[in-house]
Amino acid sequence: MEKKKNISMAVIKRLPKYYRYLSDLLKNDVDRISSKELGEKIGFTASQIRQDLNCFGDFGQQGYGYNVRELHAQISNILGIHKKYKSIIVGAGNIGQALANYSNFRDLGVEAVGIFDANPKLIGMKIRDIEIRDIDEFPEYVKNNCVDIGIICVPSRNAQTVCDELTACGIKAIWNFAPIDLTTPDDVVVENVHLSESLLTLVYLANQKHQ
Ligand SMILES: NC(=O)c1ccc[n+]([C@@H]2O[C@H](COP(=O)([O-])OP(=O)(O)OC[C@H]3O[C@@H](n4cnc5c(N)ncnc54)[C@H](O)[C@@H]3O)[C@@H](O)[C@H]2O)c1
Repeated sequence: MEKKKNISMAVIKRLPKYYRYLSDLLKNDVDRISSKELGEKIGFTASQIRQDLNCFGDFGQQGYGYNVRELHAQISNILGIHKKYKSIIVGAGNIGQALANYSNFRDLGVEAVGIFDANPKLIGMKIRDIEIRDIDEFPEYVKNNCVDIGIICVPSRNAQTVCDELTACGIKAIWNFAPIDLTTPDDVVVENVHLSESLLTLVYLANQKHQ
């Protein structure tokens, strides 16, 4: 597929949602769906859906709608789920262990292959089949194992240092759970999961609705 440039971040952020809904449709043996029906399920307008998908190619057919299997495959391709990615988790505390225990990321092509921590009490412990290793071992590990993604699950005060170490080893994608903004080289992408910001949004909305 031709690589599209200048796709807005808003469209890119909606793609995982399309992927999730289309996966559900596939599981339920739905063969085709119109943009109107898909919009009603997802909560977007039909024209929003057509506009979004048109950024990547001509998927729908007038009067037929979308072929669910084809669209699912195309969106998987656009997202890059057809490839496999190796990730390492740095910080084997609450979040790090929870992520390592969650097997479904593997279905998205992302496999946690290593977990690292600075606490000697944790080193050697196993989470699923992955042994927690000493943080000092990770540069060598990354070099030998072609790691694509670094997952940061350390306290905020150490997150930038860990990020610098990960990028120095050549890792170009960071999934950051620490509630700070990281500084990275231009060729590195960062996706933040700031749970407290999401919670504060909920608190705000709950207050708006019930005050
Ligand atoms: N647990 C949650 O629900 C939650 C929610 C929101 C955000 N977060 C954020 O996620 C991050 C991790 O949270 P947690 O609850 O898992 O913390 P935690 O204290 O349970 O675990 C952090 C782990 O990181 C390790 N660590 C610290 N510095 C390190 C370093 N330089 N190299 C390698 N390992 C190091 C510690 O030994 C510890 O095992 C924090 O930044 C936290 O603010 C956590």
